[in-house]
Amino acid sequence: MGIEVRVEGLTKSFGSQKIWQDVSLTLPAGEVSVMLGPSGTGKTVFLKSLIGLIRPERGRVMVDGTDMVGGRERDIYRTRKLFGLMFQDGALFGSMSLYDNIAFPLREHTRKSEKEIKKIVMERIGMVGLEGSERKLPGEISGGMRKRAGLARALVLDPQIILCDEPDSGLDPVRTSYISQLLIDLNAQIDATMLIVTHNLDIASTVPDNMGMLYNRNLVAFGPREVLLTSDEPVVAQFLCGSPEGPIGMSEEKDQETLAKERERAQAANGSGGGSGSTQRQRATLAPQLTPSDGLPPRQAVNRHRDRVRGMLGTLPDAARKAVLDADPGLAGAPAAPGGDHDGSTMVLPKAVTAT
Ligand SMILES: Nc1ncnc2c1ncn2[C@@H]1O[C@H](COP(=O)(O)OP(=O)(O)OP(=O)(O)O)[C@@H](O)[C@H]1O
Repeated sequence: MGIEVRVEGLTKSFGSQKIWQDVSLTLPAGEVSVMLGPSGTGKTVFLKSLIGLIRPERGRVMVDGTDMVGGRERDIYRTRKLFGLMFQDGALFGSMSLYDNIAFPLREHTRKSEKEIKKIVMERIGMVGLEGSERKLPGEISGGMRKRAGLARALVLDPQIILCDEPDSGLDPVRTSYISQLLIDLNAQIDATMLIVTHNLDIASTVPDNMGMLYNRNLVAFGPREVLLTSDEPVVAQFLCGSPEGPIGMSEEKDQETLAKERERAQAANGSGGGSGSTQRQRATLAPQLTPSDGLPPRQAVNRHRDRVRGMLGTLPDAARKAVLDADPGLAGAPAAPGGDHDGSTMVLPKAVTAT
């Protein structure tokens, strides 16, 4: 089973630029979580901080007893091997075949024979559906195939935590759906803890057990998917609509005057029978979560997630609780499972953030 990642009070700046502050959340073991957020809000910096590639100035990231921020170098190096990291562009070596790219971590970090390496590499190539392409160079295949090769490489050291940075970037909607299914299938096969950073609303509404959002230097929410997907908090609602109307501006938060004008326009449009941009746009909704492809085992995380959510039902906002119970009426009145309760670290309720 995957390992829990516990983030406590994390703050990161580059010089005078604060990226985010006081971020606390727990990625539950073996569950799939998504981190949303407008461009430039520090999602990639967050991923890199979890694995110790970037050092925040305050806070802790606890993984398997090691603090990836302030721990000893050798402990961080050892713990980093529990992670598989899939970069936005696949980050493949252009002069190496896909096979050699995927074998690279095994040759670097283990003493396995070439025969053992071949077995693992071919297995992972099969998992991501790249059979027959192993001798090709990264420049000879499509962007989607490069992403899948990057994912295969992230998997060869049997990671217990998988971090995916924008697995959909540059992909068409069909390929994005394949990647979504692949991520769920992987979770069913290896039960790893997964965090996916994305802007893609389709992935956000169909893949994760949990969702969070970074905005304006803060974690504005983190919790079971229903919490964000039903939230009326303006920042969350705007992002999930993909609407230009709301607090999120092109490069920064909009000022109060602009927001007031938008509200007036929306009210006028509603009064004349029209709708505001936000209401006209399709919001990412509570679509059913993807299930593993035929022939694969069920996701073990589903029951653990269900137990956790049961333990926190009483603390969920009404709309989220209703959505949970509509999808799983069996949870109503069920006693909290032993160990299924939580100490609050797995949920940050949607909140407004003001400029800091
Ligand atoms: N090594 C670095 N040194 C200085 N600034 C950095 C460094 N890495 C990232 N930044 C800055 O941190 C901010 C957040 O960047 P990051 O790439 O994490 O955003 P993001 O949310 O992943 O954006 P996108 O969705 O567009 O990929 C940006 O302003 C970026 O310029």
